[in-house]
Amino acid sequence: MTFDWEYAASLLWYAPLWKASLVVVALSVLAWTIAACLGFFLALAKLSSLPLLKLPVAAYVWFFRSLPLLVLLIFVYNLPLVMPWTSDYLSNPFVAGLLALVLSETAYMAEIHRGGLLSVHSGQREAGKALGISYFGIQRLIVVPQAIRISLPTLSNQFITIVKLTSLVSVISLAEILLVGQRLYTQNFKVLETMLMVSLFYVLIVTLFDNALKFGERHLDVSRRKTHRNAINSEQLASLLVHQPARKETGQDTSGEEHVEAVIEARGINKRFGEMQVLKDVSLSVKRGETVSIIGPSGSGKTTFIRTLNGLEVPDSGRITLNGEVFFSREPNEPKKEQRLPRLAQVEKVGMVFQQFNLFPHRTALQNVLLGPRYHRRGSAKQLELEALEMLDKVGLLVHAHKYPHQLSGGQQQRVAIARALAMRPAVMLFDEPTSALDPELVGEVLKTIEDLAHEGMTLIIVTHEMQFARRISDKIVFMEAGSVLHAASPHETFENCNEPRVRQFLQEFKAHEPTR
Ligand SMILES: Nc1ncnc2c1ncn2[C@@H]1O[C@H](COP(=O)(O)OP(=O)(O)OP(=O)(O)O)[C@@H](O)[C@H]1O
Repeated sequence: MTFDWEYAASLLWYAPLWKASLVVVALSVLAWTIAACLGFFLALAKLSSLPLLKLPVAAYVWFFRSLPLLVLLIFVYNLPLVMPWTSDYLSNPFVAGLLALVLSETAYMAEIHRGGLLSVHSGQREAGKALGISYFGIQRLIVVPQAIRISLPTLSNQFITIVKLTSLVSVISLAEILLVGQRLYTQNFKVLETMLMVSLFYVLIVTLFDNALKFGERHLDVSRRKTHRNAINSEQLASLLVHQPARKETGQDTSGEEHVEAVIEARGINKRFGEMQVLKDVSLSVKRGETVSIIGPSGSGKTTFIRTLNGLEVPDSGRITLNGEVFFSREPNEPKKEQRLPRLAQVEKVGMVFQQFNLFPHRTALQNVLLGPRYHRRGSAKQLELEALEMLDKVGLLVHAHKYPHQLSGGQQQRVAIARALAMRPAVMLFDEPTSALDPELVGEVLKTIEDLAHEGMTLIIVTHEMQFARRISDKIVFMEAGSVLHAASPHETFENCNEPRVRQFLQEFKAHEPTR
């Protein structure tokens, strides 16, 4: 018996095979799209801290991943036997096949999305929170685009798996490629020739969609992007700004707040992580235009303290006011049942610059700066863009406006992060060790930017290990140790005249190592 090449080639023009290919494509695309969407919501639910959400999802994923698709297909197709009202839909093999595929694939997709969501660094969510963006806004604008980009290769791979799994739907008599082939070879016994062409049709579909999805992956991969748009220069920006209406200073002084001396005031802040009391009755008052540096040994609670000032950490007790308005308040013995989070509208007024920059990697420098003001609808699109460019100009990065974070140096990234916080027009700027993650040669440019802000009269609270810098620009130095404020005084009193032996010892140890900046 010889291989019948002529018969095999004739199947290329065999209309039922092309029709069956369309069925496979429709079934795969629908199953993949529906399962990818449902799986995303299941992944969010599984990552939630609410047992009522995560436990049923965990059970669903466990059950449908354990069940062979073939068993599920037969079960769904025969469901009308016990539930006759389903026969209107499930007696159609396409609908029954689609339902079985969606039920099974959603469980896999949920796990793929969960992996993608988990791989988005927590600093990304914190940067969104610090801009006063709501939970859903953070998901939509920051987490989901990054998670999808991470999980897209696995999602694409799952599409290929689905295309191949559609061949199982032949057991419920859906005229897909395999069933058409089977019908042919049971009549002519040319099994190998028919199966060769059946394989060819599958390979064709997979190749087509694989390339389309790879194109999508490449499109979403910002690391491959080049900066095509020309950046404008400072002169061009100045001429554009001339025609702009006067800016509304949203975060800073608002009418009626002139009398408030302290921009931000914290009283009796306590915070515990498990058994460890990290903040012990910490108080700090910062006046408008003041620069306060918080120094102290590692682990003394400096970062935790400034994170309470913009709601990234919720204190166990204490009171924080911002421009005279209560931002957070809880009495020491108040039960913790009720979750008391600072209001987003107030968080907006506190700018935060993180040690690790936390720029959004899928957005250009300009888009990073624009995100907060755009989200809060602080003006028209054109006006906001000009203001964002102005902020980038202020930190010396106007020419880099259309670059992605990975195309910038560490120092430049940190300056974009400063511009991003400034674009919200905050009443106070918090800096959490802004130069600790930088190479020594890049530290100077960031310190210079902060120093310029101090000279302009911006209210600043800086956690830093840069002693010379703190001494030069601060109005007040706060020394923290073991969760308490041990000393708070002017730089002169702190560096020249301090009576506190622990502070003197700490500064002496630093003097021996710190470079002059
Ligand atoms: N989320 C957390 N869960 C548990 N413990 C934490 C958490 N965050 C901080 N801590 C602990 O709280 C203490 C204070 O940490 P914090 O980061 O505020 O100190 P720091 O003074 O800023 O230190 P460094 O100068 O090294 O950054 C440390 O012992 C730290 O391990």
